Amino acid sequence: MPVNTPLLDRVTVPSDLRKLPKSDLRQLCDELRAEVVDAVSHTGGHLGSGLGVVELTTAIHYVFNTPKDRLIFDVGHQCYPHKVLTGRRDRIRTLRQKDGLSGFTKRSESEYDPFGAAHAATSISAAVGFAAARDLKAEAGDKSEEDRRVIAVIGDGSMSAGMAYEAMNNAGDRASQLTVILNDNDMSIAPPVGAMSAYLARAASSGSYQGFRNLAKQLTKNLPKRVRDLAAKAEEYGRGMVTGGTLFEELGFYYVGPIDGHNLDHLLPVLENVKDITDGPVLVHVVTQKGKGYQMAVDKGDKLHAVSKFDVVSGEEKKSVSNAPSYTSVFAQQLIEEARKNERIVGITAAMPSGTGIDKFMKEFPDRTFDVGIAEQHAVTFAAGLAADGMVPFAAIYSTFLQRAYDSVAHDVALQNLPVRFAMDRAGLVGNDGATHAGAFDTAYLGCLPNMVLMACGDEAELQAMTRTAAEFDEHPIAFRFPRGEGAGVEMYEAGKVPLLEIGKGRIVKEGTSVCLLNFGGRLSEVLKASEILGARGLSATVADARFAKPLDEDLIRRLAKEHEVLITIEEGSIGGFGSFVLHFLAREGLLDLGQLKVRTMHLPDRYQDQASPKEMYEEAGLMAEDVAKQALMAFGQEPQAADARA
Ligand SMILES: Cc1ncc(C[n+]2csc(CCOP(=O)(O)OP(=O)(O)O)c2C)c(N)n1
Ligand SMILES: CC(=O)[C@@H](O)[C@H](O)COP(=O)(O)O
Ligand SMILES: [Mg+2]
Repeated sequence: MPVNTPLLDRVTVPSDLRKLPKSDLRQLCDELRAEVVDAVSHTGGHLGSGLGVVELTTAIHYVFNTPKDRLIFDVGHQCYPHKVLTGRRDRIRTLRQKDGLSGFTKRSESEYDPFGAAHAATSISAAVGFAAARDLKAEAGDKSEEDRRVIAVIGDGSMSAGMAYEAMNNAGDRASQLTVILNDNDMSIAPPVGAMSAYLARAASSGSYQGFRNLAKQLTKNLPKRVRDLAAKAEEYGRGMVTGGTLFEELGFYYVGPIDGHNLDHLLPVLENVKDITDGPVLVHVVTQKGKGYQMAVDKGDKLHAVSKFDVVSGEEKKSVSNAPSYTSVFAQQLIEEARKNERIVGITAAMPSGTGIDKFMKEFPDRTFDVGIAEQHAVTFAAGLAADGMVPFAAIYSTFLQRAYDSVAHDVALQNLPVRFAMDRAGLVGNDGATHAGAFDTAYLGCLPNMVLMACGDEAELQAMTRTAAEFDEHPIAFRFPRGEGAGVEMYEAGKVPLLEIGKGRIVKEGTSVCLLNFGGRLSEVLKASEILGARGLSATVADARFAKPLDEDLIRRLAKEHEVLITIEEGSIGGFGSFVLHFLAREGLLDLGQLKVRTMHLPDRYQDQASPKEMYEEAGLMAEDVAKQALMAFGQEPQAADARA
């Protein structure tokens, strides 16, 4: 049902917005909120966070001169209202779809997106960079930008990430304009955790927030005159502001807040006043409600952080149904089985309890579960400490987010050979979250580390076995990767009958003679289909599942190389991964010298792939059954035929 938005229809870009009288902005926000709900009901995506910043986004674009003023969102999942107001309303129903709008801010998409996002806690660092660029250019005589303002919008959950403090520590030391808006909705994906969350909750709920009297007194001593004048005016708003932000003030910020992030009568004067503070950074603490204005979101535990397409009236999501269990649920269940046998097993998540399945583990083992917030570096070195003292830590971190902790993995875990277990969900292409969330690089970035053991499961039964193997393996750090979404629909092992894998040993899934398809990870079902296509063309294909990228099963690969004319490696990972390791081995063994073996490596393309469905992305990557079959046929000098494409 089309949304009736007479005011919003008059706004294409923020300069249109700024022509409206302030008295129209309340209605504008109501229309904007309705548009976001309707759009996401068609596309799916991140709903709750965007609904929580409708007023804030509108006020920022109304007060600041975007795009000249640089507005940088943290994570960027809350940017849908921003995209509607910045010339992208006509495409908002292509959000997260193939060839559509990204679900996050993206430089190449709009001049109103000066910095891309998706991984948390980058906004303040980037904002400090923009502010320093402005200042340096002005000092060098280019005054054209010296009145440009820089604004970062960061959530309370993202404020649990260490990088935010690195940035504030630096910002607080600079006499330069920078406005950091802390969007405090008292939610991460799950309820927020940690001391920082408690601190913000105290500031937002302290008595003086409800009262008001002490604003003038509290602000007088801390803020420039301009904001003090605000204090005098704020009386009429009847809503408290308190300088509860001692932490931020100690870091060199002026602190204003907390203020009601849905009340334009508060937001507008505060932003109008702080925007001209140029002798140091300002942190404006706004309190909002995640999911605001859509009751189904407000009522839901996760505030509809991420939704599938849904019916606006009923709120019912239209989720695809699958008979196979999700890889996440298989991992979680097996970890629980292992933890029942071994009380030293602990589960660790970095603010992703539901996404990693650790929430299920937490239900049975609350005392052995740690949600450390959006703090992957800490999560990994924390796990290293646990392992160093005899515990069995499972750090369940998405492949893409583990990138944030790479030095912790290399320096604290691998170099010290500590038996941390890394359960890397979302390995490979993830679909609608696009390039920022692709779990493309972990095989490369882990496989190069001495001491590291690295596995990838070909199906959900293999994931059961890898989880058990990781639980019982203490000699080295061990990582196993598995795809986002449902398994291949294979038969699972019964509880208690899950096999232990022999470290460094792969398996033959299907015997053949001419060509060997050597799989590592989640492409196995496609590789098996490819072997059928080749069979129909008279080519007998062996399908081998490597299971381990490190250590490689050298005996198996040596045999495969000697018994086949063509060897093709297939992986859901970047260049520099499994295929590279196999090539290194073959070269070192002299198995390429004879000139009898043709080798092809199939991996993700060496570029970033924009969002689409997982299938569309793998088709674009050339990692479907037809692609594998084509590689084999061409290696034999045969041309693929239309008949080779599966129905
Ligand atoms: C480095 C990193 N780890 C984990 C995530 C997954 N993630 C996306 S949004 C989010 C919660 C963010 O909370 P907050 O900043 O408060 O934003 P809100 O959703 O409340 O608006 C998390 C953990 C991420 N994007 N980046
Ligand atoms: C915005 C963000 O980073 C997370 O919400 C992420 O999109 C979750 O990914 P999954 O949907 O794969 O759990
Ligand atoms: Mg939040």
